[in-house]
Amino acid sequence: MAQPTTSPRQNTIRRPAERNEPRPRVNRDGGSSSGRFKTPSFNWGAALDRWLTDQRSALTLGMLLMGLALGLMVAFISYIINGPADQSVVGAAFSEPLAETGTETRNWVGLVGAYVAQAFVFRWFGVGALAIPVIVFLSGYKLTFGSELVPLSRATKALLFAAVWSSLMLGYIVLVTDSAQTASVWCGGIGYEVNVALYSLFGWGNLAFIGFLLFFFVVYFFDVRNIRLPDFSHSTQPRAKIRSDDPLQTYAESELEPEADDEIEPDDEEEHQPFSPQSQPVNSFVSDAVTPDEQPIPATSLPEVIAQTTGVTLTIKNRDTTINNGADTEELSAVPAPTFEPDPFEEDDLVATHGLYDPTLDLPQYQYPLSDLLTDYPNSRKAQVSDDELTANKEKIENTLRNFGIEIDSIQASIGPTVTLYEIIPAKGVRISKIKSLEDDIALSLSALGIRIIAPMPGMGTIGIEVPNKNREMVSMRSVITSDVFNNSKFDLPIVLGKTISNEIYVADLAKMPHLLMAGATGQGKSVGLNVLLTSLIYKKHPSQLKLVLVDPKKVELTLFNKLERHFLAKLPDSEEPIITDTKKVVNTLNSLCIEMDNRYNLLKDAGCRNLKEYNAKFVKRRLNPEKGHRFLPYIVLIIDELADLMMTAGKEVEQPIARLAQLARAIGIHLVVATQRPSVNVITGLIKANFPARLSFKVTSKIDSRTILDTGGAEQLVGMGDMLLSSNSDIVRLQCPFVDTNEIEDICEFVGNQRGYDDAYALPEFVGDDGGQGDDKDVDMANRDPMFDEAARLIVIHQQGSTSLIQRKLKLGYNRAGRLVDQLEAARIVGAFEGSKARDVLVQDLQTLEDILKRLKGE
Ligand SMILES: Nc1ncnc2c1ncn2[C@@H]1O[C@H](COP(=O)(O)OP(=O)(O)OP(=O)(O)O)[C@@H](O)[C@H]1O
Repeated sequence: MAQPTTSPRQNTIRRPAERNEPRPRVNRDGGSSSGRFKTPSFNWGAALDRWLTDQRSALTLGMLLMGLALGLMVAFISYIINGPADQSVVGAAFSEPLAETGTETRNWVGLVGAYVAQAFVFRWFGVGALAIPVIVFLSGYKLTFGSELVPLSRATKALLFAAVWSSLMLGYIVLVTDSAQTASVWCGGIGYEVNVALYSLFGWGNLAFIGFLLFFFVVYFFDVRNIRLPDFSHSTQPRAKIRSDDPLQTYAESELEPEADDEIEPDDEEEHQPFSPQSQPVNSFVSDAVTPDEQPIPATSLPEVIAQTTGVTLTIKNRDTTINNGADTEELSAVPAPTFEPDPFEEDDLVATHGLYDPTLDLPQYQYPLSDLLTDYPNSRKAQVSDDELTANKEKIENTLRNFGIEIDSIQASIGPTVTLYEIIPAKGVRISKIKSLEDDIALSLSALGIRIIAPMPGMGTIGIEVPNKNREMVSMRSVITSDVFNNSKFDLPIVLGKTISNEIYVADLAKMPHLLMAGATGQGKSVGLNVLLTSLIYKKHPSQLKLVLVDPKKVELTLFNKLERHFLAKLPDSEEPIITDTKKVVNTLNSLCIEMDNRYNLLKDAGCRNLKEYNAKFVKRRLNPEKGHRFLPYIVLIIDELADLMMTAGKEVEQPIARLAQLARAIGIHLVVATQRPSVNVITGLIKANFPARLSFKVTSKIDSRTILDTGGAEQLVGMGDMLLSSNSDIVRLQCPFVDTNEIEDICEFVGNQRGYDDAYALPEFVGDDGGQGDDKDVDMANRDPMFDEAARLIVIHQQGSTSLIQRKLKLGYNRAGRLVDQLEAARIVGAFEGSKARDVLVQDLQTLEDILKRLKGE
């Protein structure tokens, strides 16, 4: 729902102190890093975070831990073998000279090894202590290589349990066999002492206790919920058998071999697949056999999927929830989802074994940018409107209206960051249409720049007059990024657009907008607005969840974001630069996004999902098989800074893919933000406009421009510097855009860019444009060959020269016709593909072969 632009009606002037000022959230534990606040004292946690984020420190620490693990393992094994001999040496370590005791120790890692091993092995866990170096090694591996050999947290839990449990079990055996003198090194102090204590209480019952402990662990660790007894009934229904030792066992096999019982065993081997960035954890999913993909999926065609998704967005539009502030709204649809229920045992088994799929593990150490990268403008929150100013404006409004014969009942002011809204209730009998018709005269009489009259206020029966404040408040990016509204927002793509007239922080969901058109004359805050939008997304999203395609024909506005290449940016496979500035590349990129869209629709169709959210949720629950091409789909946000340039140089070539994406891409997580300085009808064409329901306008130069972008006047009355109007679902809200400086953007990009990223930018699908040759084949209609085709072919073969100009000259044809003929010759494989300035290869060597080809073509 759009933000209220009014406050409760009273004939009063509200002071800033009464306003609902948002308070910054102080979050010291870093649960959401975007909410962290700089404290005056040195922040050790943040310093450590930063140190660890530095790839060099992670690598050093990782190698150190792996070395340490190796040392510990050698020391422990050596202690288990030579332990008794070393016990007295360790005991004497601090009473005798170190040099002497050191030479006497038998441990392979010397006195230190003996000392540490004595603690871990002899005093605590016995042989179970061997689990400790394994944990240390796995942690070191993760830090060094940025991926997990096995899921670290689960492995740590299992290994710690194994250490304690084996100590208890062996302790029991040592106790009952009375072999403490010789074998206590096996169980360690913990296992032995606990058993001694429990034995006095339970006697043989100890074993039951230890057994129960194991049962308890297995139930919780593997999420076992029931124990199935063998089914002795003569059911003909075969059951799937999933075995840990044969992960590739197929459904088909299990159907051929009906099993009487279900064996659901965790498959630990599957966990050994390293998880490399941008790769999918193929082995952590079941094979074709046990994937739900084998379940019958109701046939859903691509148009149906699109129709269903269109249903989703239409519902949102009508529900007036495109823009929302604070409350999260679910995407709902009246269209029933195709049913797709996999076998719950398989799903449970996979999730129990591997946990839910976590895309952020692509870059497990990624740190969200901290709020202290943003500048704190201490004065930015101060109220800027004095009592005198308020009273003077109020009187001026009353007098002006009276001059036009309009009496008013009450007037109420709400002070916003840039303008103050005076809300007027006209006296009985005054028709609002009269005020509306006098709009320009009233504005003139009030003689202030940037007055906007809203008559009537939507849904209110009052009239709003917005008067700019003499001293405006600057809304800093930091103040909005640290606000609760933004931090607690559960939106998919939250963007903080600024402050409303009633000083509320306005957060919208780009995913629900679902695309945004931005306009504004030069110097009115468009670039800052785009930076604000990008900053919001970067503060809230992990690189695995969001990819940005940045198009910057002006070549200077978005260059700072270059540093995010290996984290957030997406580009065509063959392009060097992640930020697209060249028009030809823009066309290719837009078409590539259309291919990505089609690919994503196919994946959704295959998975039986209606939109990206459902699809990713299913993937996270490991119900989609990566071996069948399924992958976690990040949101893609395409930003075009300056559409006018592109429309002038490429026209339809950019208009069509933009319109296509805008029409269809919302459901598959591709969202467009298109900005322009020139909101004229030849830039913002009807086709583009119709597909961008959410539009944002900074100050424009004329009422016509305002109408082009917002369908109504008003944007020409704005006061600049980030003062803007947001139109969505025919609601118009005036907002003050936050300010973020290029230095701040630079710091944020540096902070993110210095962290370990993917190997390369996110690769968009390849698109072969007109000059690539392949695209031309499609357009060549061989059934309608040029009447001169045969002649041209003979000419080419006789001269063994594949050139258009040869055909032009010899056959006396125009360039276009000769070009078409060459295209047809290429399609018939008589000449080769276009190779720039070189003549094309002639693929047919003699006339006889050519005549055969011509005959064949005629026979078709
Ligand atoms: N939200 C804001 N708060 C305060 N000042 C702002 C804000 N937005 C912009 N400004 C001021 O306006 C100047 C111009 O802004 P910006 O560069 O975003 O304009 P622009 O519309 O992108 O211009 P162009 O199209 O020529 O690039 C900024 O340098 C800044 O001083």
